[in-house]
Amino acid sequence: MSRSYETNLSRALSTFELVAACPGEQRKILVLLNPKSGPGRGRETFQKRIHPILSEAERPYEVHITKCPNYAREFVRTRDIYQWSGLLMVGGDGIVFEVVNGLFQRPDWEKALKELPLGVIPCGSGNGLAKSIAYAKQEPYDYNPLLVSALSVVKFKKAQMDLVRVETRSQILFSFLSVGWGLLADIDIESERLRAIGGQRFTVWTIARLIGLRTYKGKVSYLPCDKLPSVDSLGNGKTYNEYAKETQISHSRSCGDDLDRYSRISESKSFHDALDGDPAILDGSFDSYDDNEIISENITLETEAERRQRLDSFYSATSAKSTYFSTGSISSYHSIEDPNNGDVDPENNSEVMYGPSSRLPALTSEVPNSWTQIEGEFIMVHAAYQSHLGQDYFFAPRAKLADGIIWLMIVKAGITRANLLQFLLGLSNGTHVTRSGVDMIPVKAFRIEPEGTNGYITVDGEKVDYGPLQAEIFPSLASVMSP
Ligand SMILES: Nc1ncnc2c1ncn2[C@@H]1O[C@H](COP(=O)(O)OP(=O)(O)OP(=O)(O)O)[C@@H](O)[C@H]1O
Repeated sequence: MSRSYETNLSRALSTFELVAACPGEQRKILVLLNPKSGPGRGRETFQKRIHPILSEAERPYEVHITKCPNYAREFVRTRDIYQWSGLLMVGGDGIVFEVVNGLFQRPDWEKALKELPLGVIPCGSGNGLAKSIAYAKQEPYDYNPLLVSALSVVKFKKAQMDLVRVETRSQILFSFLSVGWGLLADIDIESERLRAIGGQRFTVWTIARLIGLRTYKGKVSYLPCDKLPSVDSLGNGKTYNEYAKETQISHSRSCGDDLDRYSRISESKSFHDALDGDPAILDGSFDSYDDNEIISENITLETEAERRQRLDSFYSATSAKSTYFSTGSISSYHSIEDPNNGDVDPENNSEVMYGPSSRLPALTSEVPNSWTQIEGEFIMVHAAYQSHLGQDYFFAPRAKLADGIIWLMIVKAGITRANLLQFLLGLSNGTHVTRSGVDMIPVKAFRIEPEGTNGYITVDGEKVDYGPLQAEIFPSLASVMSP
């Protein structure tokens, strides 16, 4: 992590040469950009910092700006995604979560996950995945997160990543980062009101919650890992296919079977509302937005379908127009879905989740005897499968992208405030795991059963129903763009 910026830049430049010398993949990368991520500077950041790099490296892309929550999810669920070579999210972990779950709403989820690597340009307030990918590849992320992440897109190597299937009373979800109950989940959700201050919101709210500490009653059960791989071999997890063969994992279509015992999942209206909206918006104009000066200009250009010659300069700050025409191949912008483009099936049931079948008992049944059960009062229970839950949250120091392990952290009530403070301070460098009163257990699956109705449970930082939840890991199910 101590490599210099110069070294990094020279590597970046040699990467460009490498890519230019080996044209390889000609399909565009799909860029889904959330203009509301973090402090809301995603468009500007992409234009000024990422576009020049992709352009210089001759990586063609096509940008679609998300218009509302669930836009990205519906987009990947309904479009012919194989016209693109990969899915790049510009935003935080929330937009990645949408895309991952949108892919699992497709009957061809397995092909989609296999063929399309996921990438992320960190513009959110958390950015746990971007940091975890960089950490796994020993890239100096903290010095220049955007450059490191852009290099992953330029290099376009595929690294496998575990996913976790999460089941609540009303939903099936696929998670790439974490499940939380208690202190950290509370901080994640309650600090939303401070979104404008970016990543600092977590620090501010952590202090607030430490003062007003809460405890939660309930039961936590888990299936421990049989044996923990040695530190050296942790990165060499089995592929999903090997794992599936061994454990006879089958494809599942989840909706209407187990979940029908619970409430129905409501379809998001907002996406359809957007599509049904003002025709002026449908034709790609951004007039309804206050903050789209940067992109609107380029949409006009894109609809002209011009082809322009390669730019001579790396980046001309005075020419916002020219920066959007990349080398030889065109990079383009779209505000919303073009109804004539793609294979959207309006009859498709958006409530259906596909994916590998669960190997766990029903959420309403007892857990098997081989599981460990703990009943009592907790400060927090938090499961993570990536090293970082945010740029400054080195939560699971031994986690690898694809090791087939869920790291389950349990902090029971009774921990002293001094220890809890040390725990929270240690989150930034990973020393929190050594605190007394803190258990970090490698598991394959777990179940959380909270008592009462007040509290938050999060999956990848997103709030889900407060109630029983169980989760299991599927090794190497997805792939990410890596440097
Ligand atoms: N145009 C939009 N307007 C409002 N919300 C949006 C829009 N596009 C996407 N969203 C929602 O914004 C949420 C947060 O996005 P994202 O994760 O990109 O940023 P963040 O929350 O700041 O970062 P992090 O998740 O890392 O904390 C997503 O869950 C998504 O549903």
